Amino acid sequence: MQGSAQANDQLILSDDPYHPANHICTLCRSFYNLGWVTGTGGGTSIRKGPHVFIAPSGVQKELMRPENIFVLDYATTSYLRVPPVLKPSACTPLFMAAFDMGAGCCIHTHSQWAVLVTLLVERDAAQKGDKLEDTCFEIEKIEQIKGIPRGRRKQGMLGFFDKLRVPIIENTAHEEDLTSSLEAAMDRYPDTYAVLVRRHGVYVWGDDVQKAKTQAESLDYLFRLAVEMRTLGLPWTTS
Ligand SMILES: CSCCC(=O)C(=O)COP(=O)(O)O
Ligand SMILES: [Zn+2]
Repeated sequence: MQGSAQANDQLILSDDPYHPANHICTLCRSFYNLGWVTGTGGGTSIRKGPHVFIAPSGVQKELMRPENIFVLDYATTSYLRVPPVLKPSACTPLFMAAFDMGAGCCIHTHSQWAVLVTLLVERDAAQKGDKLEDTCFEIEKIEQIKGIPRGRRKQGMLGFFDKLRVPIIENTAHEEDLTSSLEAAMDRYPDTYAVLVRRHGVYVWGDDVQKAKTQAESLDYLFRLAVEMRTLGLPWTTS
């Protein structure tokens, strides 16, 4: 992908590898290698101070360059930098919902483990005759649960004996139409840092980039483990 000269380039040009415009590109390259953002799906957004940094829509996320990054003024939601030709990610309103919860970074993956977990929960609900609304992925007594914070309103991380719950919302034809159900899930589960999207993937956010990444990695580990536990006939919870 070629970069091009653009007004407000000072917002995205930096030698600092942790500048959000550089960091989004590095993260997306490593997420591509995890199978999280292949085929242009998924992405990452960072909020730093007054600015929100957003990737373009429909591009190969592992090939992005800092010049391709959009910059939004968080307070007014107006674009301060718009790379020519490109459109901002369709995930933008969902990332903004996470920033409204106080997040500093939001990661959206199309991980197959996340998708499979939503399918297993869907089948469990059908077998029990339960409605799909308000379904959650639940798991307990796995060490990696300690990689997830107790909640926005609470101190510290979940413990080994705590049950991790990740709400699941139904997919829509267009990514941006997920926003209201994502916000409703955030209201219903005020301590969650992630929402699964059935047959689609997961949104994970954190107070900063490092925390969002740790949480996304811990959750993906748990989703994969859960799928493999199911194939071995092992239960995710005991209660
Ligand atoms: C094959 S990807 C379909 C769109 C999607 O689910 C996604 O996460 C990517 O959206 P973007 O607009 O950032 O390309
Ligand atoms: Zn998506």
